[in-house]
Amino acid sequence: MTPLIECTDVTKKFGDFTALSRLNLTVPQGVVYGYLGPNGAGKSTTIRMLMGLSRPTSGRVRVLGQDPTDPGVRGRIGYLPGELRLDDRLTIGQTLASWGRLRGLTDTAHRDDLVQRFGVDPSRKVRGLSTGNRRKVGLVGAFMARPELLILDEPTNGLDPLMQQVFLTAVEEARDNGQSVLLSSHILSEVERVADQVAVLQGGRLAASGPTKELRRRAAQRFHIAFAEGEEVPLTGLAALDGASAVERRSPDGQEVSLAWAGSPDALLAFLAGRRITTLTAPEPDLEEAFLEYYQNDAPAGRGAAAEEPAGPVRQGVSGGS
Ligand SMILES: Nc1ncnc2c1ncn2[C@@H]1O[C@H](COP(=O)(O)OP(=O)(O)OP(=O)(O)O)[C@@H](O)[C@H]1O
Repeated sequence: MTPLIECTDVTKKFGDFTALSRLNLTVPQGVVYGYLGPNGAGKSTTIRMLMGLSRPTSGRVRVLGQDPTDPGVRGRIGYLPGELRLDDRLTIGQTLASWGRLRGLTDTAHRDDLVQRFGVDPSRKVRGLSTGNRRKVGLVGAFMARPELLILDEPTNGLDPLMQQVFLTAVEEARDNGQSVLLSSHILSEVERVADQVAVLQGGRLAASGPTKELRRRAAQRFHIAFAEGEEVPLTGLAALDGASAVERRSPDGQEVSLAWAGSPDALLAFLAGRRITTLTAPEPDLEEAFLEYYQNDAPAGRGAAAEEPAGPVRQGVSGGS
């Protein structure tokens, strides 16, 4: 089966600056694909090439089996750009109607259902809408024609938690309906619930890619441990554990410790057994911490080595040894 999205050795330069370096990315049919990376990693640059809005400096991009600049390809994709431009003179209803006409949308029941679920008011003028409300209009527009492929650039940006849930449900329904979705984000937890696969981009290079569960399993975690009053805080012992790094005290009384942990926490739990602990929490690590730290652990030479190795993505797939 032809992949819906295929980037082969794609490099994108802006003058002397390399925004993407030899990117290889394959999105098969029927999956939700999370495209993760911190600000400036190159996500929007990739997405604009997938939409045929810019061309790679070198390499090959195929979307729905075609060159994305071929006529007809764009009309088959539900696209939410990172920065959505709307005609301020129109109402939301007029905006959606004009997009519908462009796509030849005749069945408006799904659109009306989305309008209701995302809580947008069709009679409201686009002028003055908040970032989140603009995003919601864009999402209704992207989903309403049930396109075979959705490409969504930072879709949850500006959405409150309730709307994030509405959005994630819409993504799940789209997948159940056989549609495929690529969505970018800089927050792992936002895409984790829905993404079957993820790719993590850093500095224009692929740092990791593979099934979400597998990446999650291998990602570094952060633990906060609060030791009971009077209990000795075993800072040195914790730091000596294989898997621990960045061990530090984090409370004024010194009883609470924070550490980063790579791999299964079994050894940490065994070490803590028998000590008096009041709380043990694992906050959401940011992307840098979750993926780049383990990448650095994997490759002792660190990111510098990756920079000197321009022959391909830093790391393709996560299942090949640790
Ligand atoms: N037209 C352009 N001219 C010059 N540099 C650009 C251009 N577009 C993007 N860049 C640069 O390329 C890099 C990648 O940008 P991109 O917008 O793709 O990142 P991103 O991962 O989408 O980040 P964000 O989450 O901040 O949108 C950045 O350093 C950005 O400044």
